[in-house]
Amino acid sequence: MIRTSRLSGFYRQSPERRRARLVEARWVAPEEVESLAGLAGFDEACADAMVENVVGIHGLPLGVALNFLVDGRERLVPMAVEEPSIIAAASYAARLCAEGGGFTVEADPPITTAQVELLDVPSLEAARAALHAHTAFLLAEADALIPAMCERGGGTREIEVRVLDATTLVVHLHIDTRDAMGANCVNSVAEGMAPRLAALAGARPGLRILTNLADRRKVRVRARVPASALVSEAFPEGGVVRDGILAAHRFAELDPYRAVTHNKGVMNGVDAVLVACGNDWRAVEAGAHAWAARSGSYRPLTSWRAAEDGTLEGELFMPLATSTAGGAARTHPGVKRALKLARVSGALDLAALAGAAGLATNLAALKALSTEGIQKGHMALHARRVAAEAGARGELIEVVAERLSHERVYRPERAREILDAELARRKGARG
Ligand SMILES: CC(C)(COP(=O)([O-])OP(=O)([O-])OC[C@H]1O[C@@H](n2cnc3c(N)ncnc32)[C@H](O)[C@@H]1OP(=O)([O-])[O-])[C@@H](O)C(=O)NCCC(=O)NCCSC(=O)C[C@@](C)(O)CC(=O)[O-]
Ligand SMILES: NC(=O)C1=CN([C@@H]2O[C@H](COP(=O)(O)OP(=O)(O)OC[C@H]3O[C@@H](n4cnc5c(N)ncnc54)[C@H](O)[C@@H]3O)[C@@H](O)[C@H]2O)C=CC1
Repeated sequence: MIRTSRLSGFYRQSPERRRARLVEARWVAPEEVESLAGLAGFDEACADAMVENVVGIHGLPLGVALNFLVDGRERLVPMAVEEPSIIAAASYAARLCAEGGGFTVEADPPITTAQVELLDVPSLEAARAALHAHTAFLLAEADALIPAMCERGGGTREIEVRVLDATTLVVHLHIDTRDAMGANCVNSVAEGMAPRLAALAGARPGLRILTNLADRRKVRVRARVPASALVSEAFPEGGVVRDGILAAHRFAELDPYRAVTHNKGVMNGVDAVLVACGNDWRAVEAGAHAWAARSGSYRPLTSWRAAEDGTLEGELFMPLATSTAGGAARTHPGVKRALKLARVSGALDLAALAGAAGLATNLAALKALSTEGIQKGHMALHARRVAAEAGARGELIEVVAERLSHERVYRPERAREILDAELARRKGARG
């Protein structure tokens, strides 16, 4: 039986029933279902070993985005995020993309780049020439510092020399770090190689650290949505909806103020996957925004166009340095659980999933913005949080949220009034 991520009515069920559905759909083995709930295995001792000054454990909801077809494979996409409507948006847009064949992904090899700064260089030309003449030797020296990485197929691939000013060079060591993000690994290489590089250049070593502008580690995710899939009752012409999405993309191309928000919509998906999978999302964020600004003005990370047959075509292209080995993947049981749930095979596969999620959340946001506006769908889901904040529990959350959405008022005071009235009504009905 082929596993499907198209689980109809999933979002209307309780978390317990959802877990049972994942077992029925063979995403989760029956014996694993317990560990999916709560903080199984993540105790204070585990937390205390991860970071400093631990005084407790901080939780986030873990959801799964549905309907993802990535390179022909059905996928569940784990997302940990505090903001309502992101997982719904990802699932919705993935459903639209599935109608066009799903997401296709190209990922660069997992190259992480270390920078070694060389200061007070007496002659830039002589230093460059000396470094170039010793390239083979330097590559071997760098590899000697990371034998385990070389054994698993990684290693130093290239050495690049860049001039920063009249007396400053920076040497880039491009290193394949396989399934690791590679920060610690390449930082060790940078520190180990700095004296040798400085000696060759007749310079003084400066900083030795990776760059988070991971432009040798990009993903390109593409998706197609037939215009007919964009039709709804309120918007019966798919071509009009498509053109609205194209106009929204054009706005982001023209205006950095809009491009930043556009990219926030991309990172809604990317970050939620990275957080669920215990990855360094600050590193990816920093790289993504630098990449977005590489032309000199800040631009969108995705692009949308209409194909000749009228199909909407989207593409996300950005650096995405991910990790499934080392870091939290080794220590945090929740991270291991998320990686297993998504059946992630390695770092490039995780980058593919995170990229697909980013393209999906961008599409959902653009579609909502260019049709009914963001508030309808987003605030309807936000209303559930407001209802809970006002004290509603269980099915009362839906009752209060529905009323708030109907009134289009999302204040906790109004939620409290609705809740009190509902409780009084129920008491009256019983008495
Ligand atoms: C929220 C929807 C999806 C509703 O959209 P809808 O058309 O009312 O949804 P629907 O009832 O027709 O359902 C369609 C599918 O959406 C999913 N879905 C639908 N409801 C749920 C739910 N409760 N829980 C989980 N999944 C849900 C689900 O997959 C469902 O398929 P089905 O399972 O029925 O076959 C839509 O309005 C939407 O995508 N809105 C965009 C929301 C969004 O982008 N939120 C992010 C916060 S705003 C922001 O941060 C970014 C922004 C906007 O500023 C970026 C930018 O400016 O570009
Ligand atoms: N500017 C930045 O982004 C910085 C980030 N960091 C942090 O560094 C950490 C990431 O560094 P890493 O070197 O990735 O982590 P790491 O130090 O945990 O190294 C990865 C480990 O995984 C092992 N491994 C097992 N299987 C592997 C496989 N298939 N492929 C690759 N390695 C495998 C390696 O031997 C290595 O011990 C993150 O916690 C990050 O937040 C640290 C300094 C700066």
